[in-house]
Amino acid sequence: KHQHTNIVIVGGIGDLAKKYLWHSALQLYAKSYNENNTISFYAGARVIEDEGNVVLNKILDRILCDTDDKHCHKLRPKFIRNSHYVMLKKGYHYETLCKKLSSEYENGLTSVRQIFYFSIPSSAYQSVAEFVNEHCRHENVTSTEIVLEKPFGLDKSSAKLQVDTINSYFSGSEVKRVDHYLAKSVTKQILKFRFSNRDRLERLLNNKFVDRVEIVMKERIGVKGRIDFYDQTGVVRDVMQNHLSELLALVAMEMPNNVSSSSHIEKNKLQFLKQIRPVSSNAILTGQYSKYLEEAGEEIENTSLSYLTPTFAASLLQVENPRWQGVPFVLMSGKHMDERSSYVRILFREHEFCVTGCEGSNSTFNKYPRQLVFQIGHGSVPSAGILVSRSLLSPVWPEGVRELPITSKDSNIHGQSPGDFYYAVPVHDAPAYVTVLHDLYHGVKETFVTSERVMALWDIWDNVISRSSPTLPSVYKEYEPGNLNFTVENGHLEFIEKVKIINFDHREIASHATIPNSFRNSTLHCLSSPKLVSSLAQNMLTSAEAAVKERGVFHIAFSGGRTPIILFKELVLNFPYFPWEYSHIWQVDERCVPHINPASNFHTLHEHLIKYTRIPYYNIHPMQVDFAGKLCSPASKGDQLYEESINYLIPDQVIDFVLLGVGNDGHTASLFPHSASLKNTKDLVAYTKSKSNEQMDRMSLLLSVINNARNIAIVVIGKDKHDIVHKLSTSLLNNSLYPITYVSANKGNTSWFIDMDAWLGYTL
Ligand SMILES: O=C1O[C@H](COP(=O)(O)O)[C@@H](O)[C@H](O)[C@H]1O
Repeated sequence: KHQHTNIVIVGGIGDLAKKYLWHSALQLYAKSYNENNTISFYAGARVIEDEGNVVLNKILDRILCDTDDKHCHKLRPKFIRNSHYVMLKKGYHYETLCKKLSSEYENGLTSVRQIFYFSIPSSAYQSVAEFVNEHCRHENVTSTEIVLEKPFGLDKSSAKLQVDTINSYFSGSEVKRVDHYLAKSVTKQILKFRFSNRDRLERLLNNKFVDRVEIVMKERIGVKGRIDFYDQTGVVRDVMQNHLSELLALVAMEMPNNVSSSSHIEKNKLQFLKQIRPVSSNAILTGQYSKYLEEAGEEIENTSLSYLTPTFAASLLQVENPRWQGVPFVLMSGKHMDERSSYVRILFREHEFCVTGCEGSNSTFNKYPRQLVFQIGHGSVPSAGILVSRSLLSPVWPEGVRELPITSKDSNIHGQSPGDFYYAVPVHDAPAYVTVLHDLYHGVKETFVTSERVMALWDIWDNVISRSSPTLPSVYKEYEPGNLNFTVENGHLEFIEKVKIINFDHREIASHATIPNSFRNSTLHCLSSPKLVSSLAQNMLTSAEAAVKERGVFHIAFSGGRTPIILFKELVLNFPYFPWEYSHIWQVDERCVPHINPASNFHTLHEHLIKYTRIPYYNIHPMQVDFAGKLCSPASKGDQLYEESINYLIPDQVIDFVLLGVGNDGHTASLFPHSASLKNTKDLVAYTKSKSNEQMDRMSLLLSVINNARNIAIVVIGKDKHDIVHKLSTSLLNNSLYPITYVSANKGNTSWFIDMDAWLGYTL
């Protein structure tokens, strides 16, 4: 039966696509296209067709076949004819494309498979997943898959949100998460090598014989040009939580019964990852190359996060199982290092004692270290491969590799002379992304990361990437980071040299100096919390006086929670002439509890503000959530009554001042992530729920009235809010993961009041 596959690269004219994906697409076409298996490619992006076509044609012009690959040369023109640009911005663009794709083949004669490769920022995953799910699941499409690139979240909680969001549209088998290190040709040989040598090697791979394992990725390049992205990740999130930890699992997990079965591999990997102890803060060292801050200053407006971004990290991982207990696994990665090299190096203990014949050149004694190295990329060997100390064992090479003599210019490879090693390289050394596309098309599952694995990997690292207790990176000199040498003792890592840490005072001054005036396209006030609260109170007074002067009345809606309490105190103590007698107090939201309950927002408002002010009681508008003990019962229509009061007293529905907060999960008012109320444009007030699948437990103003306000002030205070501030700094408008992204005054002013702790993630 004929199978046709449509591969849609969303973000198909962006960086990753330009650098790797189109080249890999051509290789895939050359290897896998035939009359019964046809493929078309689409580059989707937000620019109009004319512009997109020009860029795509330039990209396609530049991608070439290997000189001696005749078959590829022959198919290249056809590949280009089958690659198209398409504008993908709104839901209807997906609808049009997918209608066309599904109607091209007659039902029954051809099975139509579609793959959407998300080569876009992860903040856009949700909306694109929603469009694909809604518009692209046509009857005669036999399978729909989506492909995601990292970051798979920035920490455990954001990863969980990403996984849950994607799972709400696609099943596990429809989602492929790329870790290109799993597609490297030597990585692919790790389990095969262990299997071919299982009789001799497996009995050595344990705490009796292994001294330590080093998993290293050193790079010459820095991150100039992409500091904006790198400030959000740093080296731990960028490569250690994923690439290096995956390599660790491959070398140290229990051998699967069947090394070709992806389900066996996955089972053992997961089991192993769960046995790794979470990295503790004394088991990690971080560094930053000396030009980083200068580069950051040139590229981005707000460098307050840049001070904390590690471009180097070394960490100690410990495995809690009888096989590996006590063996140090040292993971290390850095930018602007002395060399480009990535490898897994297993060093064995000196456990043999020589009595006679120890000195001859053929003697295997005294040839230390004994080691097994999987050289994943570069380094001083001619090409990536497997190195085995001759004194360790004479290896049985698996089918996919061939033995070679080492012809290295270096006289020292991993501390030994080249002649001390057996050396073999993969027969097919395809670039990682060529393998990614190949494995995607041919359904090779183990190249991709399951959602369970994403979460298990975060369990190891979540602890040490928190910005709320940051470790200050040490400064190192580019290309000669000698001052980063460290010791590993009793579970601790320590630099040998006492290295210079970024100067704290300097940081304080610089971070003040670099705070921008705007946040999410609105005014930003960023000060220490007492000053911030005082400036917010002043801002409220100014708008109250203007309202009273112009209209004789001031309507203000307060949100609940703990944050407003310090504002209430400020108003009571330092603003005695606030025009309360002309003010109406409304609630932004309320919990479904009686007003006498301390959890009630009205209770807080009353106890900390109302009882100290001379406000006429008929100007106070508590949300009615309690009708004779029935809390938020839909029959009582408390939401509609509140809406009627607003309409009666504010006919144009324009509240003068709406004070909002932001929860750690991005909620605002009582509008929680993914709430259906975010899309309710017809009502002003509604019952809502704080947890999906549970009962209505809140009442809330809706966006229709919030965004209609004359002034909206969003207050964020405390270092525990730093993570959400950080996420919001890059999140797009109307991202239902973070309801606050829906807030923006239609005609009025929106201002953010963020205190320094929340901005920086630590207290100065
Ligand atoms: O995933 C990443 O990997 C690259 C290095 O990849 P390699 O295949 O050249 O070893 C790294 O530069 C980048 O920061 C990171 O996101």
